[in-house]
Amino acid sequence: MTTSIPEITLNNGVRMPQLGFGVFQVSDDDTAAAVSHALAAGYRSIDTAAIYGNEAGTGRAIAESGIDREELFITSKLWVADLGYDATLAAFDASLDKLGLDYLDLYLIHWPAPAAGLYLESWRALEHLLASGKARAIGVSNFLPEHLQKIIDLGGTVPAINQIELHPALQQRDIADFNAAHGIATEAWSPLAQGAVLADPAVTGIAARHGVSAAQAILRWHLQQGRIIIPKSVTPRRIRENLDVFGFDLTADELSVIDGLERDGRTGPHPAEFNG
Ligand SMILES: NC(=O)C1=CN([C@@H]2O[C@H](COP(=O)(O)OP(=O)(O)OC[C@H]3O[C@@H](n4cnc5c(N)ncnc54)[C@H](OP(=O)(O)O)[C@@H]3O)[C@@H](O)[C@H]2O)C=CC1
Ligand SMILES: O=C(O)C(=O)[C@@H](O)[C@H](O)C(=O)CO
Repeated sequence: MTTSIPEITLNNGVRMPQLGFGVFQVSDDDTAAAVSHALAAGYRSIDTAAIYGNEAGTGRAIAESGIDREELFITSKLWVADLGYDATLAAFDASLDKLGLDYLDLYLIHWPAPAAGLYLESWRALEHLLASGKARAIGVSNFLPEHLQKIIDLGGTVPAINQIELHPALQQRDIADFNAAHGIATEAWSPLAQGAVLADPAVTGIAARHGVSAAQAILRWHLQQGRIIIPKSVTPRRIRENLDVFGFDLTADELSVIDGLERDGRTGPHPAEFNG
């Protein structure tokens, strides 16, 4: 298995593995086991969030791995209940404590929650965390171009990342194009659409031609378009399988076939409407 994971250089020069490991909907204890499997398999980037309730389990697996901190890339996210300048700083410290770390590689505002009108205040708090060195990079998640533009208009730090729902059934080309035009890396959450696209005959046909699984074919589709991806699994075989995606290339035609699976197939809330 090839486990050399390419890196993406973010807009502040920090380098991030293009493929990481997500832990949404995993209990704290199961997260510790899954992250341990992932680190042993070769993952070095872990995506958690305060709302997942598993930062402590993530931290235990990190501590027990014995892997040098500088080799790891740890992301967590600010939940909507903690938007606002002071609340953001307190929530960041709480996440750091649970993870047992003294800095994060990436800290994201989880949702813009536009009704609260507080994400610009939180962005200023993230800029403070960046300047203090407690976060190596800062970004956002689930931000639409209108929300990103408001941050850009502040004239300070441009988000390094916008982590958005993105998979064959919901490709969000308008947001990815806006991100790219402003030097913001696009990170795909639910890159496997939580399994919803794995049985599609177009995907299974492409996978069979390459002797790989449907999940591997979809992850390859993401990687060849330069996106950062964070597939989740609690199944050791799948954890290893999802990392084994660097030994084959999809053709341009195969990429187009998967592009053709767009169906506005959102699995999560719409960012314009979600306020926590
Ligand atoms: N910023 C945000 O708002 C959000 C961020 N995220 C982040 O993105 C990560 C990934 O998204 P997530 O929603 O978890 O969904 P994914 O698209 O990663 O899909 C996970 C599902 O696919 C299954 N699966 C994983 N690998 C395989 C495989 N090789 N073959 C077959 N099935 C497989 C898993 O099963 P099993 O575990 O049983 O093996 C699980 O049911 C999250 O864990 C989280 O870190 C997710 C949602 C929102
Ligand atoms: O998984 C995430 O990161 C999310 O933001 C959401 O899925 C969130 O946790 C949620 O459940 C929204 O209804």
